[in-house]
Amino acid sequence: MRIDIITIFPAFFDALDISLLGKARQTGLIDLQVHDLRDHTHDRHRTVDDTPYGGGAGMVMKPEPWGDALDAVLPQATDAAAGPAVDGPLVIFPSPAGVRFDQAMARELAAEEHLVFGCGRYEGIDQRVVDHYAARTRVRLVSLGDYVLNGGEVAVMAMIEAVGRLIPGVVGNPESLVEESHENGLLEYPSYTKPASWRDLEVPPVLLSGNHGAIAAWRHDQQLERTRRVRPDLLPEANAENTHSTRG
Ligand SMILES: NC(=O)c1ccno1
Repeated sequence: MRIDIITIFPAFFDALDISLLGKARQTGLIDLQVHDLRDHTHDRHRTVDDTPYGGGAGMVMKPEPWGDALDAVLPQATDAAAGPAVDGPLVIFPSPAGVRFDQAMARELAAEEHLVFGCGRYEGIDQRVVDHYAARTRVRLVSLGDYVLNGGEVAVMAMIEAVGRLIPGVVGNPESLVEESHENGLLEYPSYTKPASWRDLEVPPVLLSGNHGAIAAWRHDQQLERTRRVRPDLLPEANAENTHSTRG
């Protein structure tokens, strides 16, 4: 997979040189490039923002640097009349106004060949950038959750971590990806390791029993209990009820 990140804070992504993602970059599993938006400015101050039309607080990111930066990482525009390329790169702009990122989207993105992440700052990027590229390739605004960050960089780090670990070969043991929270729609069960007793707290005896059937059943029960307690909205019956209510 190829990943391009456009940002005014390239150093933010130095952490992608370490751990599993760093190894995936070294082995060529992931070709990840970070681009400084200011390299696509042409004035002495390397200006990337200006005051908003219509007034209001804050600054808006100018379209010209974004146009130059995105043109540099996207395939040359084909016939505009043909509409957005369905097999081209997917351009993602993190935004609180975007669709919610979740494990299903992480799996979807892990199947892409080329992702381009545009990190907005200030009050955001001039809307014409989104509109222009949506006519040329697939563009998606994606939100980590219902809160506001100072920019897209933290959201991109989280998405790249969630997506990168699903790419075959990145995580040593693919089995470890199976019984995780949200993989089967439930939260994961609690985990324990040696010692069997720690500060008068014991490992659940079933886990020491060697009875694999009983262990599997206990773990599933734990998933259900934890999901009911922490995230009842994830339970199938909650979704079935919602489906019914949305039909009116
Ligand atoms: N909630 C978000 O994903 C976000 C991205 C940028 N600011 O907030």
